[in-house]
Amino acid sequence: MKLVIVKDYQEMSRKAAELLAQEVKNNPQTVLGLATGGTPVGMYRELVKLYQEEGIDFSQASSFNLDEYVGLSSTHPQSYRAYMQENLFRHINLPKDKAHVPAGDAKDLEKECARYEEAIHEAGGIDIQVLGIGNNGHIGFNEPGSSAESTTRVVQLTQSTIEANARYFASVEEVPTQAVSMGIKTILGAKKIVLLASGEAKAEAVRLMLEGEPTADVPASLLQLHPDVTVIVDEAAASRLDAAAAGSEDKR
Ligand SMILES: O=P(O)(O)OC[C@H]1O[C@](O)(CO)[C@@H](O)[C@@H]1O
Repeated sequence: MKLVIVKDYQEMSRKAAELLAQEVKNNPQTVLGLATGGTPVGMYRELVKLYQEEGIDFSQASSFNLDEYVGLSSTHPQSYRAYMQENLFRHINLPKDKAHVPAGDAKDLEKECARYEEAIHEAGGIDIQVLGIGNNGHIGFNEPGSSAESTTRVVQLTQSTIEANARYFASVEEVPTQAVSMGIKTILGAKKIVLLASGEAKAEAVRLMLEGEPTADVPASLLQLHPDVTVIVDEAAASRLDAAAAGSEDKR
């Protein structure tokens, strides 16, 4: 995995946006894999800036989001569809029908999961997948214990994830307890992966991801099985890494 340690959140966001923009410039039909949560908000802000200032053209691109809460409609303000609309989609010229987010309010969720996998396949697979990381090492909503063979499915959120995400809701009781999430196998199927982490709270998960054995107990560590992963972390998130002592960028 390629590790890039940057100073702070701002630099992480800019670097990640530049990577995505470059990908779209190189291949206008890029299939983007997108993530939500607090971490990529700055990256989307920078990407919108690049779109406005440099005219990055998304008109032939498409996107697939990692996950969506079960039970929230696309118009619910805390749905990941609404998040994407607010932070990215409404600002750029990505065609609406090519911006995919799983439907967490589908009547038949199993069918929705199969449809979503099929849609990724039909698009030719994901070219570049953006990921955040949970404090417990989750990626997407693949909580500890998720199999390396898992595909898009309904997952149960752990109490720690529910509590971590309660900051976006009026109360912890309002946080959905389930989500539709791409699986580990779906994520590892992307041609390239970029994982972002910022802040001291992520330092232990980042350490286990990069320096621990690959194990389903820390889903992000399974990214070690992928040939093209770039991890962009700020100094606080890198603070528990052996590599951080060396102080810069390294390849492992
Ligand atoms: O970026 P945040 O808000 O710390 O969240 C980290 C991870 O948690 C999730 O938001 C899900 O709980 C993921 O989408 C994200 O990768």
